[in-house]
Amino acid sequence: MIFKNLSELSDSDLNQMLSRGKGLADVGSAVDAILENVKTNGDTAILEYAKQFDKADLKTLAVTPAETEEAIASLDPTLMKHLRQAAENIRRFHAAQLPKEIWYIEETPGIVLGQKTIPLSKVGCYVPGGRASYPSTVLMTALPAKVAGVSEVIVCTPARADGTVHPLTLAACRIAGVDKIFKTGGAQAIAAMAYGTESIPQVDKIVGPGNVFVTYAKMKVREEVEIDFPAGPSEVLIIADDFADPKMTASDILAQAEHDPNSVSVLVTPSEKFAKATMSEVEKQTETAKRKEIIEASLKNSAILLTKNMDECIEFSNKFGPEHLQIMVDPQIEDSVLNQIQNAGSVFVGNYAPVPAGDYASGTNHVLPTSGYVRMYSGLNTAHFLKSFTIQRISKEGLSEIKDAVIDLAETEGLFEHAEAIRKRFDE
Ligand SMILES: NC(=O)c1ccc[n+]([C@@H]2O[C@H](COP(=O)([O-])OP(=O)(O)OC[C@H]3O[C@@H](n4cnc5c(N)ncnc54)[C@H](O)[C@@H]3O)[C@@H](O)[C@H]2O)c1
Ligand SMILES: N[C@H](CO)Cc1c[nH]c[nH+]1
Ligand SMILES: [Zn+2]
Repeated sequence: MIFKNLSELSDSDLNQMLSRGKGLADVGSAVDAILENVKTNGDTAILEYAKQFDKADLKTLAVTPAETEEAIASLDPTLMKHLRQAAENIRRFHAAQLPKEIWYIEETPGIVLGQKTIPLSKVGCYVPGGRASYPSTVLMTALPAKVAGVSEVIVCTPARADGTVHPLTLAACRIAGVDKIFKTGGAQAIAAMAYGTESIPQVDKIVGPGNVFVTYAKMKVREEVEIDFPAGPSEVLIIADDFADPKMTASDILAQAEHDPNSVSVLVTPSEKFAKATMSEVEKQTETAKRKEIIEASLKNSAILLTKNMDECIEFSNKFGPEHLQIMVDPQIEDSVLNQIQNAGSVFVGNYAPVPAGDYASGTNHVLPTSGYVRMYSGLNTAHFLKSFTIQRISKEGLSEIKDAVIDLAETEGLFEHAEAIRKRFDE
C-alpha cells in the first residue's frame, strides 16, 4: 500500500490510480473468444465453460423450481428474516425513485405535450459468484427491475463446483420475484443474455456487477443489447480527519479490498497522526483477515495519501471518482465537504455509515460504476429499467400557432415536403 504525501505521488502512480480498470487489454482477447464461441455454439459452449471455469459438470442450465424449494427449506430462518429485512428497505427506497407514469403540459393553447414512462420488457441480471457469493446483488438488481414493472427478469450466476447455486441466492431470487435463473457466469453469461442461446433468452438490457471478465464482456456486447454501466472490482475512497477512528477506517479499507485482487481502496486525510494510525491498523487487521491473500493483492493497488488540507482531499476525490465515497470528518464541516462532491457512485456520511451498510441492507443500491465511470454514469436505480416516449395532441388552432415557423425552418433546411405537410392542413 502506498503511504505518501499526495504532492509526492509519482506521475505513474497517480496515472495508474486514475486509469484503474480501464483498457482491460489483458482479458480482451480471452473475452472476445468466449463471446464468439457462445454466439456460434450457444448452450454447448456455456456448458463447456461451466466445466472449465467453475468446475461444474452441468447437464442443463436452468434452475428448477424444486431446486429453489429445497434451497429455501435448507436455510436458517433468521437468515431468511434478514434477507427479507434488506429486501424491504431496498424495495422502499427504489419505489421512491419511480417517476410519474405519465404527465402532460399545455405548451400553448391547442398544443398539449406529454411523456409516458414504461418498463423494459426483458432484463438480465448478472449476479457474481466467483470469489464470493452475492445473494445481495440479486436484491440490488432484480428488485428494482420488478419495482419498475419489468415483466421478465432473468438471473445468470455461476454454478458452484457441485452444480448447485448458493441457496441464499435462490432465496433472494424468490423474494425479488425473478422469473428464471440460469447457472452460468463470467463473459459467457453476458454473451448468452446478449445473443440468446437454446436455453437462455436474449434480453433488452443487462445489469449487474462482476469481475474484469464480466465487465469487459458487458462493454463489448453493447451493439446487441443495452447495459447499465461498467460495474467492476469494488472501490472505496475515504475522506477523513481526526474525527474518524483509525480502527474503523482500516476495517472499511479491508472491507472493499476483500472483494477482488483488482479492488482499490484509498484514504485521503490532512492528518498525519490519523494516516499513520490507520496504516498500522491496516497492517494489523490484514494479518488476521480470512481473505488475507485477496486483501494483500488489492492493497498493492491502494494508498493512504496525506494532503495539505481538506480542500485537497475533496479535489483528489473528485478527480478519482470513487464507486463508494466515505466522509468521516468533523460534523461541523460534513455538509460543506458533501456539497463539494462532484463524482461518486454512492456517498456514506459519518462514522456510522460504513459501505457494508449500503452493500446489504440500508436500502440504497450497491451496483455502482467503477474505474472513474461515475464521471458520466449514475449507480443502478429504477430509471435503468424504464424508457419513455413523448406524446403530442395538437388542434388546428394549436398548429396554426407554429405553422409559419415550421414552414420557414423546413424550407430553409431544404425539406420541402415537411413544409407541405403543414400547408396541406390549411388548404381551403
Ligand atoms: N461495482 C459494483 O457495483 C460491484 C458490486 C458487487 C460486486 N462487485 C465486484 O464483482 C466482482 C465479483 O467477482 P468474482 O470473480 O467473485 O465473480 P464473477 O461472477 O464476476 O466472476 C466469476 C466468473 O469469472 C470467469 N472467469 C474467472 N477466471 C477466468 C479466466 N481466467 N478466463 C475467463 N473467465 C474467467 C468465470 O466464468 C467465473 O464464473 C468483484 O470484483 C467485486 O468487487 C462490484
Ligand atoms: N461492495 C460491493 C460493491 O462494490 C457490493 C457488495 C455485495 N456484497 C458485499 N458487498
Ligand atoms: Zn462490498
